[in-house]
Amino acid sequence: MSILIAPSILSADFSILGEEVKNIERAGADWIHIDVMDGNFVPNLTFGAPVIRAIRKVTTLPFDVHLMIEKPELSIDQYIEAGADRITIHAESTVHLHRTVHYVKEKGIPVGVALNPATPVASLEPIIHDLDLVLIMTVNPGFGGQQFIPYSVDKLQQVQQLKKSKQLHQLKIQVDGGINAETAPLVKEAGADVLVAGNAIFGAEDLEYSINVLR
Ligand SMILES: O=C(CO)[C@H](O)[C@H](O)COP(=O)(O)O
Ligand SMILES: [Fe+2]
Repeated sequence: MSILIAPSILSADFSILGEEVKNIERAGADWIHIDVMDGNFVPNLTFGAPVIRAIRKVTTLPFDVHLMIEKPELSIDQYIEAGADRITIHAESTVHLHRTVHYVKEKGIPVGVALNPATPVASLEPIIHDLDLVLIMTVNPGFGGQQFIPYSVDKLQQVQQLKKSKQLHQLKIQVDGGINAETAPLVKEAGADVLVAGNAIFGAEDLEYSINVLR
């Protein structure tokens, strides 16, 4: 699998969000990573379905929607209707993870499960064969621009082993948080297929160069 780069628009300039999305598409992004935060599951509030619907008009790139919200099962439909092409939910955000994963699958789009830094990889075991993507959070979710947590590399290796032992060839392993020119080689070596990056891309002078450096 070749490495995919998913810029997180959390680090974009919200006052010109449509332009930022177009620029990132021109610069060679593979997916647009959209961080939906509810101020409850994480201590920050970002955007919801109306903003996703608005930027849906300016790009054809896949929308990779990372839900950091309590009880995602209550509002998944609105993100899909707004234009999400894939949805990732946090294992810690619902007591009905299996049901919610299958709900997204029945809607016909790829589904991912995200793990916070303190959630063990073993918790994925009963469900990993149902997933299209596993997201290993490499920072505590809630904010852009945080420092990469080194133990994440061990967790990535554990997911990679699980993927191999269960022969889940199509499963994508994604990382999110503190990914930059220094940490990208570490996570790629440990098995990451999809790199999310906010500050390292939107904070750079040359978007295309910053994407190529990560890739
Ligand atoms: O999910 C997220 C935070 O919860 C963001 O996707 C992540 O923080 C990206 O930002 P950066 O690359 O600057 O760390
Ligand atoms: Fe994210």
